[in-house]
Amino acid sequence: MLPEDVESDLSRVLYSEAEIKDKLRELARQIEADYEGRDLLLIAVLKGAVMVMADLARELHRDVEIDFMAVSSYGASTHSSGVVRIVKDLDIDLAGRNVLIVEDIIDSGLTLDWLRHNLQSRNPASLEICALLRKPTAAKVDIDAKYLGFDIPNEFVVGYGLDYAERYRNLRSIGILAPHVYS
Ligand SMILES: O=P(O)(O)OC[C@H]1O[C@H](OP(=O)(O)OP(=O)(O)O)[C@H](O)[C@@H]1O
Ligand code: HPA
Ligand SMILES: [Mg+2]
Repeated sequence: MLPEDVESDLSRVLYSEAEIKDKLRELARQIEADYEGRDLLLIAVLKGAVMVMADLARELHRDVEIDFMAVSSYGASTHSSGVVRIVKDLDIDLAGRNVLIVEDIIDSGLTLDWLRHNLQSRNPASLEICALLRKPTAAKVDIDAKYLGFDIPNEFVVGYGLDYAERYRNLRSIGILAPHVYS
């Protein structure tokens, strides 16, 4: 159920709260199997990935460490500038660690392309990506995400952490933002 004051801002709902939860549970089972017997450090990119991080971490029936990094490339626009800026760096040293980047969306791929190179230079034992959403037809660079939730059409989506001008992040579902909101 969408809040009444948001309903007309979405042209359609793509994934409900229950569908998102089921998908994260499925990804968590794969991650548990792949990292059995190894330490695991989850790194989320603020702010969009907070919901995925909170829910995925709790779906994992094992001990993990978590850390956050804030990078920004979108601001109040619906298109990536490609310019990535570190707003907050990690607290934990990545050397020798099994690192899993947790992201909400791969759109152009520019954010994750930059992030993967940045984190790789800190010498982790392994580095993989988990992203809830991907827009295959929007890719400007190819991102190899080992754990992927849903492929979606090339439309601007909001909810479950994803914002437009900082709004809609707290929606429990994910929907396509109606063009009248931003045009
Ligand atoms: O694949 P890309 O085209 O680079 O887009 C994906 C990135 O854009 C969004 O972050 P944004 O920069 O809007 O910051 P936010 O997470 O604070 O909303 C999103 O959360 C991803 O991190
Ligand atoms: N919605 C919200 N934030 C985003 C998107 C999107 O479709 N793509 C990249 N950041
Ligand atoms: Mg954003």
